[in-house]
Amino acid sequence: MPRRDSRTFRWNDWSLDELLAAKGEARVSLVVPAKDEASTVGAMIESLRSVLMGAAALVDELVVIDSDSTDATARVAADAGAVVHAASAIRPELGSYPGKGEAMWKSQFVTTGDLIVFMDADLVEWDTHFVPGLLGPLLTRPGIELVKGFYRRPGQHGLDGGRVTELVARPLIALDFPELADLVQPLAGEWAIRRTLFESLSVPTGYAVELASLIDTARLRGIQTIAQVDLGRRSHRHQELLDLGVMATQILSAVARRSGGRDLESVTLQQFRPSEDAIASSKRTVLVAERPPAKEIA
Ligand SMILES: O=c1ccn([C@@H]2O[C@H](COP(=O)(O)OP(=O)(O)O)[C@@H](O)[C@H]2O)c(=O)[nH]1
Ligand SMILES: O=C(O)[C@@H](COP(=O)(O)O)O[C@H]1O[C@H](CO)[C@@H](O)[C@H](O)[C@H]1O
Repeated sequence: MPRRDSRTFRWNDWSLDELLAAKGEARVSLVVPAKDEASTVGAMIESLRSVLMGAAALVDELVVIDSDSTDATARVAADAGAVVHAASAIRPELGSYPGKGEAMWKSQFVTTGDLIVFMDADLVEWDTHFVPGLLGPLLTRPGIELVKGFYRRPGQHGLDGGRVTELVARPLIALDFPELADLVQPLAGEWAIRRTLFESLSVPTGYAVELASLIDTARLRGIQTIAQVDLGRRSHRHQELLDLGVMATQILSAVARRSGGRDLESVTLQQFRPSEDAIASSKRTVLVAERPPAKEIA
């Protein structure tokens, strides 16, 4: 467990009443980026709405950004009460990239919250307290600008979830960004940020959005503006290993860009799928483009 320093908290360090009192006039947007999550997004939206948007209106708007899902994600989310936008339909004049980061970057143009909370849409073990937990430091400590969730993550052999975290993100942090080393889950998809900060950040269009926002926030505002909250346990739908190769490529590209490397649009990733009698090779184009700070967009 990380030492209980001044920027590591637990979700129940605040009561809902304390947070509602601290919220005052501040507006909170809860943004859920989703691609092909029809099996989980409906239950999540229903729970979040009923607990956080009823009388105790900690959340002012609940928005799902759909990344051209091929399943019923958009309808299921809308039926559950979310406002749903197709990422590609937001500010179409700005073009459209696939990717989680693209959905999160575009969410800025269709939300109004002073505080933005992000949650993944594929959670199977989670709870609504994730949201007040993430908001706690932002509502009670003016010096905090970004809050990361952390949790125990059931994986294939116990609490060993987070393959890209352990094999890519943590080694990169150790090598180039030791100031981030105390963050237990640097890639957590549950996090919250002040809009005035997020709109100042360049946003990778793919899966590098989480690590890039930490690196850039530490540089722009100082490590002391980043906090983390123990949210308990969280498990999600796991991608296949080769698909995490795409995620790792995007994360490595974003870090290279921040370490003086090339600003690439895409990288060709060659992978192999062995079978008994052959080893099939496949090349996939991995997009590593980034979006400029939203505040620079007219
Ligand atoms: O192009 C994409 C890819 C992913 N996601 C969402 O981003 C979150 C995290 O993605 P994923 O579950 O694929 O990553 P993992 O949790 O396996 O790291 C999920 O809510 C996805 O539906 C998205 O909105 N657009
Ligand atoms: O932490 C990780 O290594 C990856 C993959 O997790 P698993 O190996 O499937 O448990 O999951 C995280 O990383 C993504 C990229 O930042 C985030 O989008 C996900 O929300 C987060 O679950």
